[in-house]
Amino acid sequence: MIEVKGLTRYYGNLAAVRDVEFSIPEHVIVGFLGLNGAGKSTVLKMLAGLVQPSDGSVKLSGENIETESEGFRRHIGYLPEDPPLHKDMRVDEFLIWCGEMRGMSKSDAMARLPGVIKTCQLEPVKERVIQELSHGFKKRVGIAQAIIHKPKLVILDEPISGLDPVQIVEMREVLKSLKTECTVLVSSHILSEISQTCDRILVLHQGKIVADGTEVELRGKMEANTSFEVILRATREDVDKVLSEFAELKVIESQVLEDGLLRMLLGSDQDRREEVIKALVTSDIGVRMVKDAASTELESVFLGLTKEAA
Ligand SMILES: Nc1ncnc2c1ncn2[C@@H]1O[C@H](COP(=O)(O)OP(=O)(O)OP(=O)(O)O)[C@@H](O)[C@H]1O
Repeated sequence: MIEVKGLTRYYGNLAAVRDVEFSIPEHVIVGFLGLNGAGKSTVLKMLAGLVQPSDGSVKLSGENIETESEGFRRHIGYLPEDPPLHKDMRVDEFLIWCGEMRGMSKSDAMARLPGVIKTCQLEPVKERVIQELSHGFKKRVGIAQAIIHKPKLVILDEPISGLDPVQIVEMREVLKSLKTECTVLVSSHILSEISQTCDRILVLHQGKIVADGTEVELRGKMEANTSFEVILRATREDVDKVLSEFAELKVIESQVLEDGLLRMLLGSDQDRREEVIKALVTSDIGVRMVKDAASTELESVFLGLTKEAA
């Protein structure tokens, strides 16, 4: 449905997005995950036709974004991080106006409105002036303006940011219901915000895709690497001497704790945990704790994936 190849964007000398490739079929909701500055907004703006790629192509149902720019945009709905709302308009008036701006007749936009109000759970505020609404409702009006013209692809940049826990639950329901009518791409820098909503997650780090899969597959990728955390009574230098015997072992994280102990997150393609611990103990290094990284939180999985790729 959407096919992205070799997508690259430079800002001066900075490669904000490098050689990004993915494709998404119809009626799937995909999460676009990355730390601040990873390049998410830049990719989303290129998909929305608002930023010109330095290289690469984007095709929607086989049509190229560059050659079919006008037609292409009619098939895209876009919510930027700050929703573009006319705050002095009523919700219903604003949405009909947005429909007309994207080429719908007023009567078509009016006919479409009740469905959009229902999908975005805006019934209680549909006749209210936008500036009087809570942050959560404003975000939902932002989604409603992105779908009023029945786009094939909806791109939502950080729709969950700044919402309170109740609004997050309501927003997840809104996002899930969107995929019945279109394909959805939603960005976030917090994995747990989108992991429950998305069918698939693309992890972006320093402008490149470093992982692509379901939440279970992303966890599996980490577990296959048998990452484990150790707390040691030793200096980093002493530990490095021991670890030099294990060429494939990567130090994912290393930190000296307040009490002088050394905490390390180690990863390897093969399971060498027992041999590593034995070698540490034999070298008189005190091993205070060994913990399987598989038991760590999902956020650590994400951090591990991005650190490994760094
Ligand atoms: N218009 C611009 N001019 C110059 N550099 C830019 C511009 N827009 C983005 N960048 C840089 O490109 C990189 C990627 O930015 P981008 O906004 O795409 O990341 P992001 O993942 O969306 O981050 P955030 O979640 O903080 O918005 C950053 O280093 C940013 O400073």
